Amino acid sequence: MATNLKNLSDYDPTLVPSAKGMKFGIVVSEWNQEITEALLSGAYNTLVKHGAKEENILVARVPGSFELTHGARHLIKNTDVDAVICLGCVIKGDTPHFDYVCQGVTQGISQLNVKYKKPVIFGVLTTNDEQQAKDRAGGKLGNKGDEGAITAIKMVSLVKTLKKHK
Ligand SMILES: Nc1c(NC[C@H](O)[C@H](O)[C@H](O)CO)[nH]c(=O)[nH]c1=O
Ligand SMILES: CC(=O)[C@@H](O)COP(=O)(O)O
Repeated sequence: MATNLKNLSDYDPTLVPSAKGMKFGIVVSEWNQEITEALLSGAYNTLVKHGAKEENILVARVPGSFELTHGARHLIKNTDVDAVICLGCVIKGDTPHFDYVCQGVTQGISQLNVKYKKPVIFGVLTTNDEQQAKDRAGGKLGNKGDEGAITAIKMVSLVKTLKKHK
């Protein structure tokens, strides 16, 4: 369903497990910083709203969305986080560079989910223009950061549940 038909921040809170005791890494890109900081606020506040302690949320910043994969891998390998949320904003310019950045970060994050046991959440906006990004970073269509946080909580809960069945 297209985002303009479903607000990114709309969800049923009764279906979201408690994030108490969960540890999260958030890696956020500095490109389009006004947008990505809004995504970070959304994700951070949503994690806390659902029970995560602030000391259990580790934030790392990288230059651009293409570097999100590398930052997420370091959080996975070098910390005890249960999941990593990747936040970025790629806005189409005048050249095909947009396509390569989006392809690179998408494939990179997908590979991390295959290679490691910790969920890595794709919270990257890939938009045609700045307004589309603003609409999805706390604007009329909600906040992609909220969506990333809820997704991370649900995935950590799922992984913990499935581990009990080993
Ligand atoms: N144009 C955007 C970029 N470009 C930079 C790349 O992500 C990367 O940092 C560079 O190619 C060096 O490896 N990044 C974004 O996050 N958003 C953009 O709109
Ligand atoms: C996604 C990008 O790298 C893009 O914003 C860069 O702009 P341009 O394609 O005009 O160089």
